[in-house]
Amino acid sequence: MTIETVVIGGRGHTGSALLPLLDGHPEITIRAVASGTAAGEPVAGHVEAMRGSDLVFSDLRPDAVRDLDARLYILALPNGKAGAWVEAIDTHCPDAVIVDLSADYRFDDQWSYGLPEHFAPGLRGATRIANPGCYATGAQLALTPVRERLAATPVVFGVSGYSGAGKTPSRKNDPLVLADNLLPYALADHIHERELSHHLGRDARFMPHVASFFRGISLTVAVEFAEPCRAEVLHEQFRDFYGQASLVQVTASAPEVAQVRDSAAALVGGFTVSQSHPTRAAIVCVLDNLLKGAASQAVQNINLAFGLDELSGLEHCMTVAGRVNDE
Ligand SMILES: NC(=O)C1=CN([C@@H]2O[C@H](COP(=O)(O)OP(=O)(O)OC[C@H]3O[C@@H](n4cnc5c(N)ncnc54)[C@H](OP(=O)(O)O)[C@@H]3O)[C@@H](O)[C@H]2O)C=CC1
Ligand SMILES: CC(=O)N[C@@H](CCC(=O)OP(=O)(O)O)C(=O)O
Repeated sequence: MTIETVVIGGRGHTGSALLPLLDGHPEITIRAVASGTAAGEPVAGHVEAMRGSDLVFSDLRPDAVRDLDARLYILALPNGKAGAWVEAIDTHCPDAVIVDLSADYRFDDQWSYGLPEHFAPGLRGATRIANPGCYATGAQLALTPVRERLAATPVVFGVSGYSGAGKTPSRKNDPLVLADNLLPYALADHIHERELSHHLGRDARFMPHVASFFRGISLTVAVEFAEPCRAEVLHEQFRDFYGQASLVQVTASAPEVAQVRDSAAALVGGFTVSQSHPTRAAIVCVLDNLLKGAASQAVQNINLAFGLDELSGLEHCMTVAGRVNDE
């Protein structure tokens, strides 16, 4: 099986993380990579991990899909830009698979939501896949196993590396602004708060921040249970929940974002229960926003959509640094 693939928005941070994964995937052939501003330039000149590739960025418009004869389109465009491509693909090559990395279709029930650890059945054979947001991925990994026991709205405190803000210059990805600093932003009603609540199936609060490191996300989740709990019980419950999930590792100690840099795996752990209020607990999740939060999760979803082993093409980036002490 050769999956002829087109990447739209390949010059961006997520596109740049995705291209080497696709290039190394045993079943995928990259047919074209679209970039408006870098058209005509070699991909290898923008993506270090693609050195040796003879791919050149193309200036593609949506109606180009008529002649591309691709089986897979991956959209890595800013929010609000996927529609024209989806419309063209629906019209000219409706059988092709679309994986959209943006938020545009995450609330569309006609699309499969691409969090494989929770929604794999709907992803097998899917042709329209909405890849989750990076924060929303980690928050759901930390909350879904306990959502039935929550007695109050959970609160998620997140910190992202500045690659999360994309390449378009802003205060959120300006190293000078971020030096020795931490930027709180969108502390209510962030789209990931809505996405998390929608797919968790209950209300949740989310407060993002961006920091001066490039990649990675650390989430600390505060939960209130109906009944008192113990850290060891939580650990065991999460270990059982993710027992078959190769890319979600459960740790007793609090995982650290540096452990998952450049990894397709997420870590969930640090289960902490208040001594004075044993119905209160904290859970930590860390992941690489460009991999488990975007590109490698897209590859998991592509594998499921095409009936391949979910980890195909990801074997080389599944490890995490340091001890994962999962007794
Ligand atoms: N960064 C992250 O950690 C994550 C991002 N996402 C989502 O993935 C998508 C891509 O994010 P990211 O890679 O960070 O973004 P970047 O800003 O790094 O890249 C965006 C890409 O889209 C193209 N682009 C920019 N503006 C336009 C426009 N007006 N019309 C068409 N194309 C445009 C650019 O192409 P050109 O080369 O022509 O300039 C660029 O290649 C976004 O929807 C984002 O929300 C999802 C999960 C994690
Ligand atoms: C630091 C930073 O700006 N992060 C981005 C997360 C980007 C992302 O996950 O993409 P979606 O917008 O497609 O969900 C944000 O908060 O919007």
